[in-house]
Amino acid sequence: CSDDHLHARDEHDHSHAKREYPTAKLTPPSRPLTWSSFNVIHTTDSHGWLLGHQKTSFPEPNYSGDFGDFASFVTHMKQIALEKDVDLLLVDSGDLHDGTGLSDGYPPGGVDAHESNKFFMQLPYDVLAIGNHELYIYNASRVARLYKNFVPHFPGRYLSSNVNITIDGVSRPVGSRYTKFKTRKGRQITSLGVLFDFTGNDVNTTVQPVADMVKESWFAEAIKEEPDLFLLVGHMPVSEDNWPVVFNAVRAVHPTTPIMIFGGHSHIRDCNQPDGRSMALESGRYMETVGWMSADLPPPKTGFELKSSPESTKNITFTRRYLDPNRVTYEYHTGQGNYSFDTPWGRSITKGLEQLAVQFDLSFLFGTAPHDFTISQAPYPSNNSVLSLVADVLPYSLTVNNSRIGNPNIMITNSGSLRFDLYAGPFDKNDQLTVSPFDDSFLYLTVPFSAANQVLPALNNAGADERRDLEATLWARGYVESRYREWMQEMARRDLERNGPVLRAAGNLTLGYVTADACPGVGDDTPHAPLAFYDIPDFIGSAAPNVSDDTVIDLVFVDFIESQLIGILNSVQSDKVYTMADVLPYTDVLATEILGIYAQAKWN
Ligand SMILES: Nc1ccn([C@@H]2O[C@H](COP(=O)(O)O)[C@@H](O)[C@H]2O)c(=O)n1
Repeated sequence: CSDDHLHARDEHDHSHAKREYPTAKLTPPSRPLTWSSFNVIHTTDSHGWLLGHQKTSFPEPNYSGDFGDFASFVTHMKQIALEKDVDLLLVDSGDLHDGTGLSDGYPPGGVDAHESNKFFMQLPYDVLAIGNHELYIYNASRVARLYKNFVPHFPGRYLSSNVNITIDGVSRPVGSRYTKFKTRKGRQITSLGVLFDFTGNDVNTTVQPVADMVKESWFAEAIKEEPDLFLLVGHMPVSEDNWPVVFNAVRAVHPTTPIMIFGGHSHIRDCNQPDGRSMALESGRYMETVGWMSADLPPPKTGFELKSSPESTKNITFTRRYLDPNRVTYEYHTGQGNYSFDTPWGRSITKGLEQLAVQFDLSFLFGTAPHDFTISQAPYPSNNSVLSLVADVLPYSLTVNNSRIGNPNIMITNSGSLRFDLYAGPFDKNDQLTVSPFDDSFLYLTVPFSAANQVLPALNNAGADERRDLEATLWARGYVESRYREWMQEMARRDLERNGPVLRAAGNLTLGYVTADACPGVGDDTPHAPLAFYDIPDFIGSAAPNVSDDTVIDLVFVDFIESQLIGILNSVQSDKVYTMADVLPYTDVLATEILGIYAQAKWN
């Protein structure tokens, strides 16, 4: 991209009002996309990251494109598809909530992601699937709002094959169970929208296990007629989950019909090919990845084809690519320059997002972070670990104006509640919500120190069987961080094996994702060197007080882990069987507020 030098903006400009240009010189993509007769752009797990990643430390600038830039990209790509006379679809695999100030920074009385979803509604999505974050318990009205406002905007195309909502006492699909439609080129598509076996959903919603869903009569009816393509979209990882159940159910009826799967949830870049006429793609998280899949599909069926012509059984050529969403990527693949790239529509989306940031006061400054605190790029415990920071933050922020301040305590939270790194420099309301977006509350039990002190190690080191049970429970509630961490760990390990640091210096590569998946060729659109990786525990806690074993202390914990914690507490001692009835609220301060309270006191 010859005008890279244009892609610099004032790094000291802190407001959320100006972010048209990436913050640093970005590496352009390595090669053009492969267009085929059928092409799809895929987003997933966007979690409110619609203003792009705005920090200057790499890899953040790789993901600096905002949703307005993405809208302009989609417009240009649609035009290219027209010129090439091929199909191009846009699909999303869910999780629009929980992640940034745009989704979670709403004023009192608001509903999570209600405003940010309006920008999503402006994109021409062909199919969208529901995610687990659309269904969490703690904000019951969010799914009802989605049902009322968001779903009708995509008539028939918002899919929730196995997810129902109860409205006026009647249980019905949140969106549609499936959809059938024709593409511009006349291809007949049958599409499903599947959620993994999630159990952490609101009482007024139901999630049917995937294995039961494929036995439903509506499912048999939906897949009976052979389309040109089964487009299976869903919030479910493409590896190690239940896609094979859906795939096999379709294959049992249609042994050779092309199938595309677009998954999500584990936040990784991943791809596999279940057979020679299918491909499954997962496109990362937080608008750090835009996925691309193309397939050399035959022309639409006319009805006069021979049942088993060579054309209908031979392997299909698929390609996939993981794009870094930034303007350099977008301009490269659309053949646009920095001055021709923006469309009026894209600009208006960017402007609307900036106005929302102002309306939500997302630049409200709590303090200045002295250095970067990361989730897994620094060892835990260490000065640069955001987990260590939170272990210090909890006893400060939860005891401000709290009459229990005098009681000794241990405070525990799940590391998965920390969703993003905390970067050096201005720490504002948006940063607070990117790091800790869940409005979880804190509870406590009074417990003898000898027992309370065993809970954190027991949560982290439960024996193999207990651990398996715990992980199964956590997975069903949406816990997926271990999958992402394993992926990052593997990336760093491969890099070390290949003498990465030396190669990195020689190749002048910027930091970013380096994907190895099970599909042919290289998936990453832009080459990078991987980030350093250190493993972290699933649970973290504040320093134990210096008291005798029989001192009764406050065992404080985040409500999201209530049942696991009580189970573990009952396993480490036998003097008392603790139940939820023993649990009391500890403070009004929510998990979304702890970092701001600390920063205002310590980083000003
Ligand atoms: N109230 C909540 C809800 C979720 N979490 C954490 O998020 C994880 C699930 O998020 P995905 O994007 O991976 O679906 C879950 O495992 C928890 O770690 C939370 O802390 N509080």
